[in-house]
Amino acid sequence: MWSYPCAGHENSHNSVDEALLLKRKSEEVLFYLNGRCIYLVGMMGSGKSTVGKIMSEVLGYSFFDSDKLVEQAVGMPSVAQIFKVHSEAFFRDNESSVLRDLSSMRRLVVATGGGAVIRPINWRYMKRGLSVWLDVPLDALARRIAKVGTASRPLLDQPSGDPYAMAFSKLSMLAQQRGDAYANADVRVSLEEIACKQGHDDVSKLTPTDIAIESLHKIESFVIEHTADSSASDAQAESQIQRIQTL
Ligand SMILES: Nc1ncnc2c1ncn2[C@@H]1O[C@H](COP(=O)(O)OP(=O)(O)OP(=O)(O)O)[C@@H](O)[C@H]1O
Ligand SMILES: O=C(O)C1=C[C@@H](O)[C@@H](O)[C@H](O)C1
Ligand SMILES: [Mg+2]
Repeated sequence: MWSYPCAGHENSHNSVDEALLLKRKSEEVLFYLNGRCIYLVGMMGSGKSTVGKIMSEVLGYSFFDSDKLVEQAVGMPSVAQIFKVHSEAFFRDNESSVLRDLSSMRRLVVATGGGAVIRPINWRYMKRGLSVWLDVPLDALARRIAKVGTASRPLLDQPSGDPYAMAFSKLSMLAQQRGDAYANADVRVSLEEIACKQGHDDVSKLTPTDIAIESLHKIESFVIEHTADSSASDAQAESQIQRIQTL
């Protein structure tokens, strides 16, 4: 069982109605967001779709799942089929087109595909809004994925073997290949940190609402810090994009 050395025990949400806390936080964040889109990035199973839907509802934003938009654009029922009939490269090209189209819109929460972070051009699109990395320990990801199966996730799909062990080993390989790509996000939401703050020894105790609240909190801090001088923050974003493009 995963555990994290942790000193703080806030249990901050225990006595407060989570839904109320979420609502309050979203009202504060809306003021600072000014219609900017939110892009959730993270490994497969990190909760982008689950947490993204909660955030969009509470912010009054529209929710889009970029994998679903690629399926619609290509006219196929699943990402798995697109990989099989075409190729991963074909899927990635369509994923970039979808992100480009979304980037001209406002008031969206977008759950991106787990691999969207690997193409620098996608960061140019996502940097038009705010990006949030849901950083979830690999063993928790593998547990979640083993529970629902890997059929819909072609990079993890295995015909045989223990589902947890297979998912864990494939996710570890992908995480290694992707290196720091997720860390290009404006904000990192670490489940280990939230668990630690709440006095839990396991990230599986965290609800999607806990994670949505922390995401909004981190977005608010980021926006407050970066809107003090908006011309400086535009320049900062541009230099970050240039750096990503040279990697
Ligand atoms: N906080 C959580 N605790 C436990 N299970 C969760 C949590 N968040 C999401 N899940 C479950 O984990 C699985 C993956 O979540 P979700 O589909 O939201 O991830 P994702 O990041 O969108 O994955 P993908 O990149 O493959 O689309 C789902 O079965 C979901 O119900
Ligand atoms: O991590 C990845 O590379 C992927 C994640 C999924 O969301 C899909 O976009 C696809 O299965 C590839
Ligand atoms: Mg998803």
